[in-house]
Amino acid sequence: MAENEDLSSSNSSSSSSREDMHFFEGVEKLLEIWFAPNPSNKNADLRKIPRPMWDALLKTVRCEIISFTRNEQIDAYVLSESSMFVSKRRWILKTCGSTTTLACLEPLLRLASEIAGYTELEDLFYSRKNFKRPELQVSPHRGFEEEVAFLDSFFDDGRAYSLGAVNRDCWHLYTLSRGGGGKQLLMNNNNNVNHHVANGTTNVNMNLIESLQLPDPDQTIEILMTDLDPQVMAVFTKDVCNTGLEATQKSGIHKLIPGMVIDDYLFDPCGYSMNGVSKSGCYMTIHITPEPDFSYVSFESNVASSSYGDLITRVIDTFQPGKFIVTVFANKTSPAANVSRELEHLGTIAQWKRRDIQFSRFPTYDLTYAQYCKYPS
Ligand SMILES: C[S@+](CC[C@H](N)C(=O)[O-])C[C@H]1O[C@@H](n2cnc3c(N)ncnc32)[C@H](O)[C@@H]1O
Repeated sequence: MAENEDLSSSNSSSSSSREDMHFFEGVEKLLEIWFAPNPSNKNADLRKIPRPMWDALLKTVRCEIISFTRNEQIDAYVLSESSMFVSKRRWILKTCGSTTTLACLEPLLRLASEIAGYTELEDLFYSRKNFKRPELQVSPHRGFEEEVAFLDSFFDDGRAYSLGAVNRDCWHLYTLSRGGGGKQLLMNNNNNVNHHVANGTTNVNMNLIESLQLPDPDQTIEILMTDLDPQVMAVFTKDVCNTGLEATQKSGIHKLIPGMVIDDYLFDPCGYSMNGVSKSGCYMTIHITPEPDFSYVSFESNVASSSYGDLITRVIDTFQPGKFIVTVFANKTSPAANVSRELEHLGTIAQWKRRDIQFSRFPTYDLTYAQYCKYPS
């Protein structure tokens, strides 16, 4: 499939007339990798990878670390272009602009094996919204086809999907969705059975130890917003705020998910990034490109919930987008396992009307994609 992206803004005559105009691609490329537990190395841990090695890896992506926070569960890095989160066996890299996210795949797999002690991937998710100006991206990100071919050169079982209207707002996903890992539950309590048979009592120890592989609960919600209210966006400029903290509090970002320790950064003259981490290992991350001609805000979290309606409402009330995409991934053991039904019933959220909804079932995750526009628009 050819890269349609935002066709209205990618034709060559309009792009050449805009060559000199300031532009920043807020839309991120998001790569999430789960490594399979290593039975011969219980101490395997991605957080063993030292800082200079992350610095070198991020050079291949064309970004750098500008701030860092950690707790017992997760290391969270704010980058010059978005964020990186490192947990024991999950790694997340989210980068915007013209960064080359996938260029770090080979060095990452090498560091995971040589330093962290992981040799096998359990799952991989690479996703992004359509770019506003795809012609400004560099290889291997010059189109979803090129990204898929690049990933296919690493994996022989990857699958690529495009959800939404591919000639308008849409969202691309490449995944392995292999599953596995998690806790092994031994179901042996009821399997020592006394069988009473007609010719006497035979104590048959059936010794059936069934083992059932259940994954650890996991879920991710992303809300990708465009055409934002300029008055709200002004908060994320140095004209209005001096620091990240001031912008976090003035905008109400600190109230979106309670209990998060926030690491925030306000760029000069504008732009904002934050990571939040909780003691339980949850994260949230928000990135803001406030320039009126190409405003963009992304919100992402793995906070568990059986209902995301209130969180979505708080996020869109805070940022006032003209349009937004919401995606929810949830595996079978997640409290969010039935969120697809909730989103199906959310035809309107306050002043936002749903234009698209799609459901996908993968071997280990269910995915819901929905797109909303403010009305009247
Ligand atoms: C890195 S931030 C957040 C990016 C994020 N992916 C988003 O959601 O838009 C990007 C915003 O910061 C501004 N900015 C200012 N200085 C920057 C820098 N040195 N690197 C990247 N962005 C910078 C950009 O113009 C843009 O408005």
